[in-house]
Amino acid sequence: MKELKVAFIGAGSMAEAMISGIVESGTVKKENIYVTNRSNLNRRHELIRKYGIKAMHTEELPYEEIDAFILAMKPKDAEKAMKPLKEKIQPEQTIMSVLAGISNHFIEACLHSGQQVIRVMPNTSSMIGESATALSPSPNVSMENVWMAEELMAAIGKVFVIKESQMDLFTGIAGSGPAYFYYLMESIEKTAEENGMDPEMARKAGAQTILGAAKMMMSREETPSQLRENVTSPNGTTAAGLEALKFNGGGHAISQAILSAAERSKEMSEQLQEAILVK
Ligand SMILES: NC(=O)C1=CN([C@@H]2O[C@H](COP(=O)(O)OP(=O)(O)OC[C@H]3O[C@@H](n4cnc5c(N)ncnc54)[C@H](O)[C@@H]3O)[C@@H](O)[C@H]2O)C=CC1
Ligand SMILES: O=C(O)[C@@H]1CCC=N1
Repeated sequence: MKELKVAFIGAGSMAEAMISGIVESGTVKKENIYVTNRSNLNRRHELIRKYGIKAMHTEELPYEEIDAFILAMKPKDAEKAMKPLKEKIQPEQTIMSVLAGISNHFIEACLHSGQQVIRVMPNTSSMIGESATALSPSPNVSMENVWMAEELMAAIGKVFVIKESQMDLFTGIAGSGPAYFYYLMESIEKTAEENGMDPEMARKAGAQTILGAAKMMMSREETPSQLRENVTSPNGTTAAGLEALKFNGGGHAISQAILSAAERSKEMSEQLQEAILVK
């Protein structure tokens, strides 16, 4: 695994989060990690300096040496990025795509017949090895390549192998999910500040509370409902807080956030599918 050569096409925030997690874990040698973009030279220098990896213009990549390419551009740029890629790769080379709403079928259609394509949905907590990452291989992908992808993604957090039909929902829960918690924290800080508490302190206390609750859910046998009940004394403070949360649509808001993100992911796939049919 250490000898594996991995190339990120696209040098944005998701590529950096994954590179950081992989380099930190030592799963792949940093000199075997490549990242490319089309024009931003400063960004390439920044990534070389921070992680000791190789960064270059997309055309300069040693394509034949790469075992796994990770597509990490915006979904709108995918088709344009794959045209030159097709000419430079072989069907046996693995393509992992982190692009929201872009199906394995679409990627295969843009590349070679029989291309080894694996759809992946990480999140930005990859940066510290704490992503919740879904992985969904195309049916023709070899077991060796699925294992390779699982091992590589394990470097950035927990891995879940799922059916591609569940990818939109997984994106709504875990791909976009960190943003919901950051938004929650923004509300915590704002409330603390408006009521005279130091927002820095509120951030630390709030983050520790989220971390503690997450660790409880991952290490204890109790369900989230049981854990919630354990916090809630009859007629106490938590009961009052939860009542306000329910009255103000807290549960419904979370459910709607997940479903709207999933719907957007599905819509993005459909729009691309239509664009292919029009051509
Ligand atoms: N940001 C997030 O939390 C997550 C993002 N994703 C997916 O990751 C992908 C990238 O997202 P971000 O990093 O946030 O975007 P970003 O805009 O920060 O980065 C995109 C990068 O791709 C580069 N690029 C565009 N076309 C290219 C081409 N033809 N060849 C090489 N490089 C090219 C751009 O220069 C830029 O460096 C998206 O498809 C998104 O759906 C998936 C999971 C989570
Ligand atoms: O907002 C987006 O489209 C990307 C995909 C999941 C998280 N960020």
